[in-house]
Amino acid sequence: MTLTTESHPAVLAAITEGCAALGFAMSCDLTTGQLLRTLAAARPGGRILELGTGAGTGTSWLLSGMDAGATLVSVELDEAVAAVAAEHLGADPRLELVTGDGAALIDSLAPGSFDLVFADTWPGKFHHLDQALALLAPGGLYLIDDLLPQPTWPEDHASSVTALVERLTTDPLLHATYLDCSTGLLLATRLP
Ligand SMILES: C[S@@+](CC[C@H](N)C(=O)[O-])C[C@H]1O[C@@H](n2cnc3c(N)ncnc32)[C@H](O)[C@@H]1O
Repeated sequence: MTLTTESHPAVLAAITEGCAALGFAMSCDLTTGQLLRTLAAARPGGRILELGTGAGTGTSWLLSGMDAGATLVSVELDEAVAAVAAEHLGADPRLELVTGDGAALIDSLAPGSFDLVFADTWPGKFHHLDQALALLAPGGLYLIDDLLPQPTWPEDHASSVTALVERLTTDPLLHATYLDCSTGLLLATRLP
């Protein structure tokens, strides 16, 4: 299926150029981006958290789905890639970009205060998972990508991914669905 240019976030091409200039190849793909937009649009006035901004590709998809009352906090450790996101998205008043460790941000946030979390880095996936899940309000959504094997994975990473999927799909506080598409997605919702 082909998407028209107009259906992408307007700023995506510039962000993609910024990624190429930096050699940054960890941005989310088109399917995940579209899903992020859909999920954000399903939460009018929603409070959204992205763990791992990267250069802002996923952030731009989230913003393109959000209404005027929704807000997004996104955190990135690497200052160089964070600068690309800040350059292209930083003027959006709905967005708070944090440069720093996602684990510290998770620890600083109030439990139950987010309607959608896109966990796309180590904290919120492979550590600080319980703390990040506790940030979800009842009915809140938790999306993870990059669950399918990739050539860049460290040697022991596959077992960590298996444990993560097992943990999320057996949590009695969640309904979780593994989606065998894109880079391997898992979407969970926190039960009331
Ligand atoms: C998969 S990329 C994020 C891609 C982005 N969400 C997107 O959709 O385009 C993961 C990012 O997490 C960042 N990162 C690594 N460790 C981190 C940490 N402890 N806290 C915050 N960000 C971190 C990396 O620098 C990298 O940019």
